[in-house]
Amino acid sequence: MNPEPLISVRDLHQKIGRQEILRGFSLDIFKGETLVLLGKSGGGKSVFLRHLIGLMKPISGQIVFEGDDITKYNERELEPVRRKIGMLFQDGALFDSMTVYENVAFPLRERGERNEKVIRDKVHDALGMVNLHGHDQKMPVNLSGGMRKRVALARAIISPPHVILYDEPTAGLDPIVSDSINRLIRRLQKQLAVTSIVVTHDMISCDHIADRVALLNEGKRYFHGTLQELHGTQDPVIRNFVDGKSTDDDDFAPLDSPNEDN
Ligand SMILES: Nc1ncnc2c1ncn2[C@@H]1O[C@H](COP(=O)(O)OP(=O)(O)OP(=O)(O)O)[C@@H](O)[C@H]1O
Repeated sequence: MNPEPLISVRDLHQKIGRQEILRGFSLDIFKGETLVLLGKSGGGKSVFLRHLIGLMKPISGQIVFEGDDITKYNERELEPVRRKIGMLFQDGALFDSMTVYENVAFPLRERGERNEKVIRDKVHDALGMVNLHGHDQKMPVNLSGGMRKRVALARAIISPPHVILYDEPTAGLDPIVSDSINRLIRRLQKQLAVTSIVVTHDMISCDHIADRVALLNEGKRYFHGTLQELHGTQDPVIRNFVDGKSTDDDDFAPLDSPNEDN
């Protein structure tokens, strides 16, 4: 018998303007697993992540997190939920005017921690976990793309989260740096016993880190299974995605931001 899911997404619907982004998306995520979420560019994966931290409310549907439907929560009720979730944004979202140390310490100070020794020890531990000892006084502008991601990750785990959300953690990184980020995702899963949800287009990364994979297609869960099941299927939609093939529809898909004024 399956254990209770840590997060249960039930029949989520969302629209932006007239565009239906999620059309009854459902997904169970279990404690301690790394779930990789695949899907076409512009398909709604980042929008879905924003629902998980309460930055967007669905039109209908539920997100049950540790037994409670968080879609009904107000900002105050969401605060303790957000503390349990570390988010690695696509661009890292570091504060460029702050040192690495201050970036990583930021969530602690935000939550009212004033004891400098506690802050120093936690920042030290978090930077150690992402192999960034000795870089704490650098400014983000002086870091490589991979290092920026690792700083953002240190900030996301400064108070050990129950869940880490990764939005395209290897995008824009070379294969070697991507590999180090993949290893880090795996290592954190083990060290922190954390549940991870990773949005990516990177199939190498997916094969490296996934315990389970879901494919979001046309607003719905098209596939949910193990890597073995993903690679074993002959379903053409999944195969095109896994093998990186475009379809005629993709060639003629409307551009994201058509310049209608011209
Ligand atoms: N704030 C917003 N305002 C208007 N449209 C938005 C907004 N955020 C997302 N969208 C639209 O919602 C759709 C889904 O976007 P989303 O970023 O979730 O896709 P994605 O699957 O994460 O894509 P990618 O893999 O390219 O990052 C897109 O068509 C996007 O243009």
